[in-house]
Parts: sequence; C-alpha cells; structure tokens
Amino acid sequence: MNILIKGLVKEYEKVALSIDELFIEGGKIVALLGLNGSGKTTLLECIANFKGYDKGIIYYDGEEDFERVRNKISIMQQRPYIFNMPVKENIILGLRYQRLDTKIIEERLKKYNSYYNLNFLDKNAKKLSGGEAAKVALLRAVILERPLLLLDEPTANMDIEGTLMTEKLLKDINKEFGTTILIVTHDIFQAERIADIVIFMDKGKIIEMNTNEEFFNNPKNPLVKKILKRGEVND
Ligand SMILES: Nc1ncnc2c1ncn2[C@@H]1O[C@H](COP(=O)(O)OP(=O)(O)OP(=O)(O)O)[C@@H](O)[C@H]1O
Repeated sequence: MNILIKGLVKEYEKVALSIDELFIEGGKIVALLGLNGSGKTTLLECIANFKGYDKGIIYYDGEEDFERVRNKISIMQQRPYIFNMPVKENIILGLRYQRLDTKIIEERLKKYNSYYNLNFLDKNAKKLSGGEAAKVALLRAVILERPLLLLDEPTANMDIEGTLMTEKLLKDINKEFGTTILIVTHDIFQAERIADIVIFMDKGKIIEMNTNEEFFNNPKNPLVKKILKRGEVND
C-alpha cells in the first residue's frame, strides 16, 4: 500500500508534527529515525488514525476515507497492550475476530512463531518479560498479513537474537506479500540492515529522506551527518 501525506499537522500543546508532503511507495521497508520527541510516534499514530490530526490529508493507495482502509493496516505500538490471557490468545486475537477457520489460525501461528519459537504459548501474557511481550505484540500485528505494517520501536526491548529474527521476519513478509513496513527505530544499524528508504525527523519535520545507500553514504543534513559520524566511531 502506498501512502501520500499532504499538509499534515498534529498539535498537542505545541506542534508535534508538520509535514508538507510525504510519499511512501508501496512494498518498501521504511525506517523512521530521529531524536526523542521528534514526532515519529505521532506520524505513525496519524497514519493509523488513532487520535486524528489538525490539518492535512492522508491517502492510502489514493483512498482518503480511512474507514475503507482500516482493515488493511496493523500497528504495533511503542508500549503494546498485553491482554490478561494466554500468550497464544494474545497473538491470534485479530484472527479470532475475523472468525477464520481454526486450522488456518493454527497454521499461521506455527508459521510466524517459527521465527521466535516461543515455548510458553499457554502462559499468561501478563507475566512476560519486556522482550517476550514485544515478540507477542509483533506476532499479533504480523499474523494479520495486512498490506501496511506500522511498527514503533518493535525491537527496543529484544535481545540480539530476537532483534535479528524480527528483521528476518520483516524482510520475509515484505518479500512474500509486498508488505509496506514503516518501522520507528533508534538503531541506525538496524535501519541500515533492513530499510529500503530512511527518513530522519527533527522537531516534527522530515529533515532527510533518501534511499538506504544515499542516506548512509551521502547524508545532506548537518544533524544527520553529525549523528551518522558518531555512529561510525561508536561514540
Ligand atoms: N499525548 C500527548 N500529549 C501532549 N504532548 C504529546 C503527546 N504525545 C506526544 N506529545 C509531544 O509530541 C512531540 C512528539 O512526540 P512523539 O512521541 O511523536 O516523538 P518520538 O519521535 O516518537 O519520540 P521517542 O523517540 O521519544 O519515542 C513531543 O514533543 C511530545 O512531548
């Protein structure tokens, strides 16, 4: 699914997000980078139409009526909600709502759990560690197999193995279904590993957007240049 954003403004006490125009090509993995408070979550929440916005239009494959595309989008939020029920039920919740055949639900669960091999599917999900809960929330979003996947720092609490498996999972579904994936991350190396397009935000605006290669080899914005240089020396 492609996304076209025009004149988008979201205000809280101050302007949290102000984007003149942004086009995200369908089928791409797009990493959203930026310092704390730069508007990454707000952008994701506007696209997911969580709290509405003050100005602007968002087109989803040319469609501006969100109700018509709602069931094509899934999101994993920064602090995902975990329901007081077994892990398995947390993961397949959306599929249950769709009243899919039990066999199909079990097959999908098996397919996607093969990335993490969670062996505590019957455990109450409220008792999971931060990284375990993140894997459950990620699977809950991915298992729906929707054309647009919005992920807010999905691997922030995961160990390195979980992080790399998540990256493999995202690449695999992107390849299999052409899923458009928008992923917020603070890990520039993760962005470099998986993104086709990288966006850098500052103070509610997009200050740099480029292909992976151009972004990392030839950054234009002074702040981005400075941050990438620091990353290289692991400072
Ligand atoms: N519910 C809210 N009420 C008031 N201000 C908010 C609210 N949510 C976000 N903001 C403000 O909007 C701005 C952008 O916040 P946002 O969460 O989008 O940033 P972010 O780039 O995702 O940050 P982080 O990297 O810390 O997750 C910040 O100044 C934040 O304080």
